[in-house]
Amino acid sequence: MESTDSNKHVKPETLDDLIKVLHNIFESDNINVEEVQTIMEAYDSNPKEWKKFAKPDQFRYTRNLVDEGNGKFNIMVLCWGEGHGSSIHDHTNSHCFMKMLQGKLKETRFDWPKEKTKGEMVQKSEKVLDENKCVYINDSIGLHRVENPSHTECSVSLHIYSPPFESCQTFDQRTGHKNSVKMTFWSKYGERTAFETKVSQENN
Ligand SMILES: N[C@@H](CS(=O)O)C(=O)O
Ligand SMILES: [Fe+2]
Repeated sequence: MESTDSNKHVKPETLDDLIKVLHNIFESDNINVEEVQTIMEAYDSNPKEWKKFAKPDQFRYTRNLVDEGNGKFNIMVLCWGEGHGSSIHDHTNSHCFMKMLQGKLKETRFDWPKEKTKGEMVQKSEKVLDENKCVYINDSIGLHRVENPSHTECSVSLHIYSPPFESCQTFDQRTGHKNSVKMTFWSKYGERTAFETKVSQENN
C-alpha cells in the first residue's frame, strides 16, 4: 500500500485498514474523489470496529473524532438519533465524504443563496443513503442538510473532511440568512470530551 495507484486495488477489510489507506491517499495534495469514494464504499461496515466511537446523545447528532490524519484530514463517526438532523450548512472549502455505517440518512442539497435576494432556498436534490454507501460534497457542488428519517432507529455515518475545519456556515432555509458556527467533538478517540465542549456544541 505504498502509492495511490496500488490503493485502487485494495479492499480495506477493517476500519483500521481503511484509515491506513486514507493516510496514504491524503499524503498527496491532489485528491481523486472517485478513488476515495470507492475505497470508502469497499469497506463493509462492522459495528465491532466502530462501536467504541459511536457515542449518541438524546437531543442532537454527535461528532466523534476517530483520527486526525496527520493534520491532512479528520475522520469521525457521527451518531444520529431518531429524527436528528443538521441545519443547512457548507463545508468550509474542504472535501467532505460521508459513508453510511448503520441505518439510513437523507441528504438534501441546496444551491448557495443569492447574496442580494432574500427568500426560500432552492432545493436541488434529495437522496436516501443506504448502508455502506458514500457520498461526496464540497462548496462548489453546494450546501446540504442531513437527517435520520427513521423514528425508531439510530443511524451512524463515517465522515472525512480534508483539510480539517473547525467552523462552518449554517443557513436559514426560509431566508438564506447565514451564521458562522463553531463545530466541536462529543468524543475524541473513544473518550467523551470535556463539558465546555458540550456547551458550545449545544449552542450550534
Ligand atoms: N457536515 C456536518 C455533518 S452533515 O450533516 O454532513 C458536520 O460535520 O457536523
Ligand atoms: Fe455536512
